[in-house]
Amino acid sequence: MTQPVVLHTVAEVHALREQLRTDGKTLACVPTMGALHEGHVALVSRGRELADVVIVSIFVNPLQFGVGEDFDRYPRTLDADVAALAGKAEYVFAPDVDEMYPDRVGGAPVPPQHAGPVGETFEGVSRPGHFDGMLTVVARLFDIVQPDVAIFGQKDAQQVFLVRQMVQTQQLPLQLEIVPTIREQDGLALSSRNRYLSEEERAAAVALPHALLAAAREAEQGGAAAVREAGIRTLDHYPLVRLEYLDLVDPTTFQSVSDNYQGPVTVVIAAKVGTTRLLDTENLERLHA
Ligand SMILES: Nc1ncnc2c1ncn2[C@@H]1O[C@H](COP(=O)(O)OP(=O)(O)OP(=O)(O)O)[C@@H](O)[C@H]1O
Ligand SMILES: CC(C)(CO)[C@@H](O)C(=O)[O-]
Ligand code: BAL
Repeated sequence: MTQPVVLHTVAEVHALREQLRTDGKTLACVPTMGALHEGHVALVSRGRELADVVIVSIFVNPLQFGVGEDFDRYPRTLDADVAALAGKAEYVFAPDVDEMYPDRVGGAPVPPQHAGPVGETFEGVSRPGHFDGMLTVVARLFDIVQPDVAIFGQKDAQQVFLVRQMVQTQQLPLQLEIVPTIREQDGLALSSRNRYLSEEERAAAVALPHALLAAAREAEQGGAAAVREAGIRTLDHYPLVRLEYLDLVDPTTFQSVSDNYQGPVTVVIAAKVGTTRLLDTENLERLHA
């Protein structure tokens, strides 16, 4: 199977974009930080359905990591990633930091993006500035790649909300496509950070999908408070897992819902298993009052 062509510079991507326009071909972009797994592959496959050509970006974005986070140890496996995309994507864009942020080497500044109040909740509490950094790199990528469609995973629900908000408020000319979470057999969401887990921690990490399942079961009859409580109580069975948050948000605002809320909710959970922070999420069709 043909391996994707790896582009390293903005100029190479611009040349590709021009060529595709001339050829009348559409382009799907899948932004990633690499260390690819089947979750990423699902995004790429969706891109293949929606556009003529797929480009996967692989860039560990320093702006979205805080002090003391895992920027330095984040897995960088470019060769394996390119091999994994053989026959699935035509291009990989793997820039270095100076290419993405040329101001660091005397070039033009990249406009910073601001996530606003939602960026300071949930993930933003543990990771201040994370979403500003994430949006800044996503906007930069969109500007470079000019995709017709960009594909993201539902697992990072707050990221999806904020990217959608940015696309809408700035009227960016692209379609956003969100792909459901791909899971291991026992329910754990695939994540590049799962590889940090010891055997014992990996077994305990199933607490996250179990909590979401308990919340979903409770939602068949209970209201928001009971659903939240059912999810949180599940974690009592997993002493290795330290909950950061489990909450129910209104998908249209990403605000916590009140106890008498009725309607669709997104359940969001983040927990530390050992030193590894994991996220998960589930959409529930409606809550009862
Ligand atoms: N299990 C999954 N199913 C579907 N999409 C996923 C899954 N995991 C990640 N993605 C999506 O892949 C894209 C790139 O994510 P990223 O490279 O950060 O991978 P990750 O596995 O989420 O890594 P991390 O462990 O750092 O959170 C994001 O849009 C993310 O939501
Ligand atoms: C969208 C993204 C690639 C931006 O760095 C990252 O936040 C991720 O991998 O989800
Ligand atoms: N998958 C979200 C990117 C991050 O954790 O920085």
